[in-house]
Amino acid sequence: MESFIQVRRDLHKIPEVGYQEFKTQQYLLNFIEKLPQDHLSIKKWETGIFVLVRGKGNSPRTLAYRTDIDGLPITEQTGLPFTSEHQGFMHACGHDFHMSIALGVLSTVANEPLHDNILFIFQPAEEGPGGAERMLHSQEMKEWMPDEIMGLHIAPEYQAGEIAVKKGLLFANTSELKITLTGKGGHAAYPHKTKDMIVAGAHLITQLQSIVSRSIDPLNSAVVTVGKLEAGTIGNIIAETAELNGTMRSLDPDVMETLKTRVKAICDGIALAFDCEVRVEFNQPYYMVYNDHQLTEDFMTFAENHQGIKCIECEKAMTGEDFGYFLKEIPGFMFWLGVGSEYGLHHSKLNPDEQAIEPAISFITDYLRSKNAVTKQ
Ligand SMILES: CC(=O)N[C@@H](CCC[C@H](N)C(=O)O)C(=O)O
Repeated sequence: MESFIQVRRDLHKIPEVGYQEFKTQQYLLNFIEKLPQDHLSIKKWETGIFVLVRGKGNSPRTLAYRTDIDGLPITEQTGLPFTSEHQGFMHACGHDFHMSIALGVLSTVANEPLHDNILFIFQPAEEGPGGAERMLHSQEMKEWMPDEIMGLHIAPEYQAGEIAVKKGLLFANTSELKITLTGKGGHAAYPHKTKDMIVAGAHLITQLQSIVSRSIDPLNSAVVTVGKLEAGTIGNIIAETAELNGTMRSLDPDVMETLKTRVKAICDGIALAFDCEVRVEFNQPYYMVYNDHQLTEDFMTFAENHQGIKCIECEKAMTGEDFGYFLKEIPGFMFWLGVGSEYGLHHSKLNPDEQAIEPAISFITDYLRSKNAVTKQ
């Protein structure tokens, strides 16, 4: 089992962003091809992979287990001996954990007599631009369409050995936000001959912060975050353009519409006030993660009775996950896996506890066994 910690460390060294996961895909394929192949079918999909472990039961069902495989554009600052070898990129959302756990479960079930089929989905581009919706509608998935699906996400706020889950809404609806401002550049000493997009951008960001506090019912929830701002080249040149990138979150699709309407209205106001062009784009919406009530309840009952696992009923979160697209069409659930880290998701010092890996592999394998996926002998 120690080896899956090594797998995690190997993958941790090679984080790649969405649809660039070439080394990751090759690593996964090398691992999967060493497993007993007699009941495995493997299909590459873009930089992802589908692996079907075929059951031998009469009219088998297909259960799916999904992991995401991409990293983030963050410079790692953990100082770990197996730190990222890809400068400027890091597995700062735990997808290295997700993959090693998926490989651990796959290697166990590939060696056991199965009743049902188990489809392993190694999905690219969860952090963006989104792989789940495209995979769901792929020819490969249509041929192996599962009856149920499950997935996990690491949770730094819970400890190794803990899982957290809830029925119904778990994660938010999301939409990426890109705003491009175009004015007129020039000499810093002649501002009256220019249209300064740094000043316009600064006003815009401040005004965007009023949307949640003043346009959304306090009894609802929403997020508007600008995570990236690019403008200017040097201190004595007035910036002709500015680009803002962000994300918006809501628990209710109607609230998302209000967010979009208000963003557009504020951008129109900025265009007028600063005599510039403002282009707004809402990209890559992710559908909310909504857990099937019955399957989640059964899973929680299973977890509560599983030695070594503490099951916590959690609150919903403003996290986004394109796993929501799978759940829109296939009954299933996502749960949090505790990995106790002082630093949270998307932080350059995230350091999840590797002691979570082994119990997670055993627990998920046992859950699949409990679903009669594995023939009792
Ligand atoms: C689990 C997690 O952190 N997911 C990401 C994925 C959202 C990507 C999306 N395209 C966006 O940024 O809006 C998250 O940020 O919640």
